[in-house]
Amino acid sequence: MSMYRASQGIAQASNPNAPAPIPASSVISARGLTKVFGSGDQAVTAVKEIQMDIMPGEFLAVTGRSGSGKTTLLNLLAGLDQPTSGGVVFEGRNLTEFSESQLVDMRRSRIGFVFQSFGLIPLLSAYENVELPLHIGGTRWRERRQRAGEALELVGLGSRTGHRPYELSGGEQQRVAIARALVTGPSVLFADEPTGELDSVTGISIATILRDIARERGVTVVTATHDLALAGMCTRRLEMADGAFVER
Ligand SMILES: Nc1ncnc2c1ncn2[C@@H]1O[C@H](COP(=O)(O)OP(=O)(O)OP(=O)(O)O)[C@@H](O)[C@H]1O
Repeated sequence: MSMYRASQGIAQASNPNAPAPIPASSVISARGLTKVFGSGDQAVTAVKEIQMDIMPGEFLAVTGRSGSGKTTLLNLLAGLDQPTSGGVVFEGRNLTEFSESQLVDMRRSRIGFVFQSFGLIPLLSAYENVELPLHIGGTRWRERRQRAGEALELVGLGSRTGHRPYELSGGEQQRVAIARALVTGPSVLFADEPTGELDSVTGISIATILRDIARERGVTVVTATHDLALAGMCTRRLEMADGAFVER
């Protein structure tokens, strides 16, 4: 499929079926984004012809019932999964044109991911979990220490950094996971049900951290959630049903 930058809007004016131009300032845009799992009778269209533009510093909630396509959409936007048709433009570059190693580089440096189940490594301390992405990326020890320390401070975990995950509460573990996702300095943080395993009070504290990361640090935060308190704190909410956005 073809993608149009804002400067090419003229192409759209002459062809009403052309995809809408992509705003020059968008951090992520999708046009005609579609994902079908399986084939024949078994085919499931998890994401259907999605068009969206996400602007820098947005705190965006994608809501919808179980099975509506939220996780699939996040995975496509993050380049973790390949669309069946359509495409994603990330920071001005079409992901379908990326090689596998370029995708790995992009995911390592430009994107952070936070999951419902935290995903920390049990044998590593909070600090070691956070510095791991820098270790993998070959960052030197002194810089690793500084950046991991800053990321842990940012999520309010300046102390307790020597503790292992099982010695931390669920909320603290999710803070460690957020610090780990931010330590490489990504432009976008994806959070898939980040409060799903937390009580409501702890969930609000995690939602507040995510909001502040977007508001104060300009990181774009995209979350898929069932949590109405979290969705209510977002700057924009899009609801999905059967793989597409619906009016609320
Ligand atoms: N790898 C897969 N293979 C086959 N079908 C899949 C796969 N992943 C997702 N699906 C299907 O795609 C649809 C959308 O799933 P998805 O996980 O994106 O929904 P969701 O809104 O995130 O759900 P939940 O809120 O329960 O996490 C569902 O019908 C699901 O069964």
